[in-house]
Amino acid sequence: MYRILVSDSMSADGLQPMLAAENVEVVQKKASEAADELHTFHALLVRSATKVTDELIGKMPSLKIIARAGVGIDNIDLDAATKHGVVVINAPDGNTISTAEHTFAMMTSLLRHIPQANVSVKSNEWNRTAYVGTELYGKTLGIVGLGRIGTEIAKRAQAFGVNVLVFDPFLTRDRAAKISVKSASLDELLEQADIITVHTPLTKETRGLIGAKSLPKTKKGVYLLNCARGGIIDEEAVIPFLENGHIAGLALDVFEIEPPVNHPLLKYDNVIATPHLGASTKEAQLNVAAQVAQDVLHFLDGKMVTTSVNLPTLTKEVFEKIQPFYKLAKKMGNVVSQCMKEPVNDISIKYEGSVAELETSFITKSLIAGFLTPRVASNVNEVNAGMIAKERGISFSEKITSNQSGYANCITVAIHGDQTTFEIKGTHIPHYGERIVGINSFNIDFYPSGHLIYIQHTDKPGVIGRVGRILGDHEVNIATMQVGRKNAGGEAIMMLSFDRSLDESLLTTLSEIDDIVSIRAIEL
Ligand SMILES: NC(=O)C1=CN([C@@H]2O[C@H](COP(=O)(O)OP(=O)(O)OC[C@H]3O[C@@H](n4cnc5c(N)ncnc54)[C@H](O)[C@@H]3O)[C@@H](O)[C@H]2O)C=CC1
Ligand SMILES: O=C(O)C(=O)COP(=O)(O)O
Repeated sequence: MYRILVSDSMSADGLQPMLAAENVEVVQKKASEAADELHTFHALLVRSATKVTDELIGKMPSLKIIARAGVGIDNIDLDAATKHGVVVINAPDGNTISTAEHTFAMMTSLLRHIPQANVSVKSNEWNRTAYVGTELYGKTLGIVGLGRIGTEIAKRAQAFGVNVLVFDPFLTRDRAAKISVKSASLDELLEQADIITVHTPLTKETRGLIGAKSLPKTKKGVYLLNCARGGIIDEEAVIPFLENGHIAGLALDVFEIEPPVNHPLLKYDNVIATPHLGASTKEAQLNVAAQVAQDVLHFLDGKMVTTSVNLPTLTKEVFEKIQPFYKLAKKMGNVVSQCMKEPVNDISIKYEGSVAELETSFITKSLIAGFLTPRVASNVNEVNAGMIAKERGISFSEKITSNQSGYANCITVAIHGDQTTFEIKGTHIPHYGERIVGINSFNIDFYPSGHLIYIQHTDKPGVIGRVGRILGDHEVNIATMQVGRKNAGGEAIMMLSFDRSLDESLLTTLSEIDDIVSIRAIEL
């Protein structure tokens, strides 16, 4: 008999298969109210309200699976779950339409002052002049993040006669063309959009993306919406722009801290808010509950789950053999993703030597997971990497070749983007570790770990010295430095590692050195 704790409110119809299943007992109550029986549960189902902390997981020694009936797993300590050997699954697309529709409802409400007018009429007022609105038709909507939800919003906006401009650094030209949207830089979007809506995950790149630096670039009278995650629009930075009338209206479904108690933004008439309702429809809740209920039952029955965010699907023995290579491959993917800031269409992987005899499909998925991790909202791992790459129009292939590299094992990856192709070569040397031994036909040899910078430059006297001097002047200690070149005086590269990450301003200073072509920070 398996015991399942459903800790947040979920659709009873969606949970029906689970409620009806034999060998399963479902308890519906808050985890905080089930203290004395936590140790008895094998599965935990949550939405965003229950905080699944290391401490909670620690109190649930029988737990095998945590299911998030929704997309964002910010409320689940994924590392803790993985550490405890607990599989985490989610329902990534069941609430897409609902969230897109809610965003649209917020957009029309914002432009037509519907929430304010509703309150006014209910207060026995009939003030038609105070609530003159703005049409959507003919306006430019800037969508930041064209994933599942962003795409659905673009489609709806087009039906309203709205021009759609998209900023998503990971959007390929093919995909943009398929959805008939215009791809733009962030600055172009800020300058041209009448309305800006954000649909990215909350990451270190997206936190405060719409904030003190970007707001002055927006049009006077801009409307802003955040139905993704609190913090993508900087809650403090918008205040002066609301005060001086630069922002005509702001709609928030999410907050940095939820619920937002006595939040300063709530006092503005032109700020409208909902209590994280994006996914709160009967349909979305049915979808997500049914999806996780089915998956949990499958999993408890010993079958594969389709949407795991942390589950490797190999036997322990096979997993141990491929472990060094999957770790290397994940880092290789991650290095390229950070070096190559452009949309990517295809990833081709070549295996040589001893690695070619292993389960390369898993290593390939690791590499793709490493590549996608800096670019997508959901957690990507070996289980879901292929599916997510496909969704994003990225094809991938692997090839086993005879040993041409001279290394006992070698993984070579060519990543084809809209503008360039990036090639990287890695090997694993027993008792020595993972090494990157080639980048774009340059021979190099470095350990892919920690805080790195990758510099492309011209092989001229003094370039390396100037880099060293600037770093020294800023009291930055170079831990390791590798250089590679093809011909004397030609193209060259440097890979430097540090004990801490470098700030943006220092990277800009370095990039201004003559003969430096490009510079990329890599965090592993
Ligand atoms: N309000 C609510 O109730 C709900 C909120 N959400 C949230 O909505 C957001 C979007 O969800 P999905 O569309 O399902 O995710 P998704 O993973 O399908 O799309 C995210 C998109 O953001 C893009 N992106 C990543 N970093 C970026 C950056 N620095 N700049 C611009 N674009 C970037 C990615 O390329 C991707 O296309 C997530 O934060 C999710 O948690 C999701 C469902 C309900
Ligand atoms: O799915 C998501 O990411 C959401 O934000 C929805 O959250 P909820 O399930 O409504 O608590």
